[in-house]
Amino acid sequence: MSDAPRTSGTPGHPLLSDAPLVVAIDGPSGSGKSSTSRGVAARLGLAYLDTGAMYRAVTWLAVHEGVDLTDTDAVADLVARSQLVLELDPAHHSVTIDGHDVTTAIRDPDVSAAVSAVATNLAVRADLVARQKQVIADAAGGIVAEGRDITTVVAPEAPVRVLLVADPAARVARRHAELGEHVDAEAVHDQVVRRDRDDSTVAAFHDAAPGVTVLDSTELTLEQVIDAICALVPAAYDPAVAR
Ligand SMILES: Nc1ncnc2c1ncn2[C@@H]1O[C@H](COP(=O)(O)OP(=O)(O)O)[C@@H](O)[C@H]1O
Ligand SMILES: Nc1ccn([C@H]2C[C@H](O)[C@@H](COP(=O)(O)OP(=O)(O)O)O2)c(=O)n1
Repeated sequence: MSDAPRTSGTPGHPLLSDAPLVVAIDGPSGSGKSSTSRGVAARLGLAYLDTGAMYRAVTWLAVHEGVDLTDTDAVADLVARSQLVLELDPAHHSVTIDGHDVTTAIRDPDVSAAVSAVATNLAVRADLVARQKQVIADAAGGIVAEGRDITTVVAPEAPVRVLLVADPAARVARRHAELGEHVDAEAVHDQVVRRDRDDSTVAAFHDAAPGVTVLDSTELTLEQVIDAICALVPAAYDPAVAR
């Protein structure tokens, strides 16, 4: 299917798309997906979907409920029954699961250490991918969605698809600066390098699929990365014109 935006139907503006803009961003840990996606969404007036936060929230729930993460059926059952609510405003992002506000708790090191065990559960992935597709379909004003399989599985027809990469050393250094220098270097390495290795067994986020733009953020500031992604938005979607 064509990557081109639909440009048929806006009355009085025949060259403008009548479909909401979807920006899909994938990449390894620490490449800057979350900060960049929030920045792009804020600048373009779009909603923001952090799919990693969904995998983290269901992991938090499984740990909270004492479910054995290696029991794939039990974890998938728990996830299927869970009520997951994400606030999609890039300036006020929050995550609630079964009534628990887990916005902060899902960033805890124990969740980061455990999340790959849940994210590699194929039944959990099918469940969360379906929910993510629904969120994107419901985003009437457009959305930026980020994760590991957005450009390939969740929103392969998005008009803007980016694989954000950065050198492993830069990604580990960024994560270390974010977590604090008191955090053990080995723990940071585990959160970035080991987790990427485990995650890449179920999602292809190291190589760009055809039509996906690779953007290397190693030598770029956050603002420069946001500028580069906004520059990829087809003119038919230019929010300054289309809204
Ligand atoms: N282009 C950049 N240059 C320097 N630091 C960055 C850049 N992009 C993001 N960061 C920082 O790196 C850390 C990881 O970014 P984050 O957006 O959480 O990455 P990801 O979602 O890919 O894991 C954060 O502290 C963020 O502020
Ligand atoms: N679409 C996605 C998003 C995240 N995941 C997995 C991979 C990660 O280990 C966890 C958490 O993702 P998150 O984007 O929060 O990870 P970072 O800490 O930002 O690197 O979820 C996934 O498998 N598919």
